[in-house]
Amino acid sequence: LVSDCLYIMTSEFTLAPTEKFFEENNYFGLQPSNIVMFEQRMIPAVTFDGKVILQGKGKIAMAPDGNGGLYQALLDNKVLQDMKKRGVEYLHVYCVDNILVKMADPMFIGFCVSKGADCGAKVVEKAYPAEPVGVVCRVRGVSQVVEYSEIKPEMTELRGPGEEFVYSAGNICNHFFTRTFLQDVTEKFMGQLKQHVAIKKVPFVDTWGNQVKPTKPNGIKMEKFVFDVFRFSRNFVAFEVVREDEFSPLKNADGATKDSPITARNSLLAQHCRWATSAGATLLDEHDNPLPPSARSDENTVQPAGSEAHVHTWTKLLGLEQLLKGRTLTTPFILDKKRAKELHAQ
Ligand SMILES: CC(=O)N[C@H]1[C@@H](OP(=O)(O)O)O[C@H](CO)[C@@H](O)[C@@H]1O
Repeated sequence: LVSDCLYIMTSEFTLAPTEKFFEENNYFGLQPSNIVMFEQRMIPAVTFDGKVILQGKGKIAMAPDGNGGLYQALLDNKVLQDMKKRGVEYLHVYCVDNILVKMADPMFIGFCVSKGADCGAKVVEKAYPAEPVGVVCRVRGVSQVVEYSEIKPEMTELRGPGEEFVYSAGNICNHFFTRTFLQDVTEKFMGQLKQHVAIKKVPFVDTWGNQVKPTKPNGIKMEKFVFDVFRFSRNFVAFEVVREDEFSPLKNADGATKDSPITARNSLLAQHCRWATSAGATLLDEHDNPLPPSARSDENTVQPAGSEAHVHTWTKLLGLEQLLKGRTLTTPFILDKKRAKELHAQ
């Protein structure tokens, strides 16, 4: 049973803008009553010697408690009760900064359910040793993620007999949980979730009351990590996916060479071109010339094994073949509901 229920955890800063964005976009076609937004907690930021930081006169600098604040927020907002009432048993939890995320991906959920897992993670092969992704691995037999900020650099460099990375399973912050596992976490394991240290620049007021924007890190934000519950799982599974189809993170502003709004848009566009081509369409540029292969693929990437089959499966799932097979389309081509109706009628 697939439910189109969307639970969105925001911070104090992002709740109102997120609500507004959904309202303005007509809830993207979902029932507003099926979208539940709730806030995570905020905790004080502290100096390196543990003192609270004043952000303004009489105002303590606060920061969200990390994506692992999810579990406390589920409790605070009675979200698990809501899920139970709606009959939601399986969850796909993901971080919002990956444009290629496949929400409630039936293949991932199906894989986890068929393995009887209570907890799972999608991974991609790490691209280079210092890539800022956590690695899914076992530490003394226990499945977990070791975060990029906490792994020793020499461990990231380790290679196996075929020159492959030993710690190669990059976490893309796409997790599967059963509702009962989350129930267990909130009832039994919350107290065991570690605090991690993030060293950050925290704006403050100095002793003379001047507002200071530090240029180098001056404080510590304590964060919990969403994947820290993996170690409580009784049956954890990892599901490797093709990076090009599933992971294009947005971490930097435009102008950066990677993981920016531009690279995210290009990744999505390239994916849609691959889907259309696989559905049997011929794509033309604005001068009616065939679209060059580079437009259909992220720069410098070799098509990894399994990619074609994956693209084909999604093309089928989305019903693109019926709409696009044998058609010649001039790009940019926007396939919305109205266009789909027209194509169906032709
Ligand atoms: C605590 C947490 O979830 N960290 C995640 C998360 O990192 P951030 O740099 O915090 O966005 O997203 C990465 C993938 O984009 C993943 O590799 C990493 O493990």
